[in-house]
Amino acid sequence: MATSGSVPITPVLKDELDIVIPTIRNLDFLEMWRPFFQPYHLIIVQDGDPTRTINVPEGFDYELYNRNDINRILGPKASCISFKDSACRCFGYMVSKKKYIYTIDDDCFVAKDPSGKDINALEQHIKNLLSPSTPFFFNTLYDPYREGADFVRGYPFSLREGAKTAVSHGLWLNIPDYDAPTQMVKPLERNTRYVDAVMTVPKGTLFPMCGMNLAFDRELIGPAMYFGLMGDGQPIGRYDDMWAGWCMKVICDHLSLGVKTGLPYIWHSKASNPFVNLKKEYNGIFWQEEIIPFFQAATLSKDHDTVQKCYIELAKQVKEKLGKIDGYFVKLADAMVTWIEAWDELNPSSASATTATTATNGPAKK
Ligand SMILES: O=c1ccn([C@@H]2O[C@H](COP(=O)(O)OP(=O)(O)O[C@H]3O[C@@H](CO)[C@H](O)[C@H]3O)[C@@H](O)[C@H]2O)c(=O)[nH]1
Ligand SMILES: [Mn+2]
Repeated sequence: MATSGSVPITPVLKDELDIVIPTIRNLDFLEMWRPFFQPYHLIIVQDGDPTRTINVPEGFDYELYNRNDINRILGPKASCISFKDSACRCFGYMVSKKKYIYTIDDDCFVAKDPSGKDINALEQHIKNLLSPSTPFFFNTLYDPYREGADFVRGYPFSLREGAKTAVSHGLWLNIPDYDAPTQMVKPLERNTRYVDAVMTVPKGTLFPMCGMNLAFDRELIGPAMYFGLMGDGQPIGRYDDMWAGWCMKVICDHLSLGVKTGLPYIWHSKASNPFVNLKKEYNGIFWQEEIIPFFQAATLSKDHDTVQKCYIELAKQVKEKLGKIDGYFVKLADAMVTWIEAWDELNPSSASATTATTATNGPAKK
């Protein structure tokens, strides 16, 4: 435990944040994260064969769920949780009772910044989440709330309080999160570029959300963080985080919440097999050319002031508009509704919350 002089420093949000890890491998990577993660509670979602024993390194406080646990807890609603895809991680978001979530893959390690110092990714995500976002007007000096930065000349003072931050999207050194075709063309490419910046993704702009190094405010946006129907028995895989990111961003824009991307970096160590990945991603590569225009055009009713209401409305639109592409989207739309039902069953207080999760400030709604 870190101390300042003789007084131990309590890690920030120690009792308000869960770390969610999906795994089909092992948890040896936690040894490297121990200095940063040990004070926090872990929620481990074991994918694949539930009879396998996953060893959790000594000294970590955790709960572990395998497929049998998911089926036991959710009953028939377990059908909305993917099997044999990292999408299973969203079960961890649902069972958590904390305000914040950090999710990280089991092949992600502590990276070093240009000075050679170990990066405490969790600490940076917490800073990102606890400071406002600027979705309504772009600040060219990046994060204005960062030490040593500010709003630049011409930035409207009426917008300088910013919006609540719902999501903090971190990046990766070494193996970049490329799709299979890009991985196949550039098998040896490594990301060595450390960009020292955090930016808000502007309102009205979508982005490809990667689940590898991601944190969010579960109370602000948790019900929108459904990672979809992927993997076993599904015609698509490895679009789990992308789907969640597109749904989440449309809802954040509607509720005037902010999404940041940039720091922190982690060191991504394993390149998954591009040929296996191509099979999983194949439909997604074609479908996304129609999915993205759908999300770009999606509008939500003005009176929909909670994430659940927005998400159910989005599910209806997915069924109507994307169901024409492939029957999969009809199934996915139904699973989106099942997810919200399961979420509200496990989180009754959030279900009854009728107050809007709108920002405290930002431009008046049109
Ligand atoms: O069937 C599975 C496969 C994997 N996992 C766990 O999920 C994460 C990510 O797995 P992996 O590192 O093999 O995949 P990447 O290609 O590096 O990851 C990118 O694709 C996204 C997956 O959709 C992921 O978020 C991106 O970073 C690991 O923890 C595996 O153990 C699983 O649970 N089930
Ligand atoms: Mn990986």
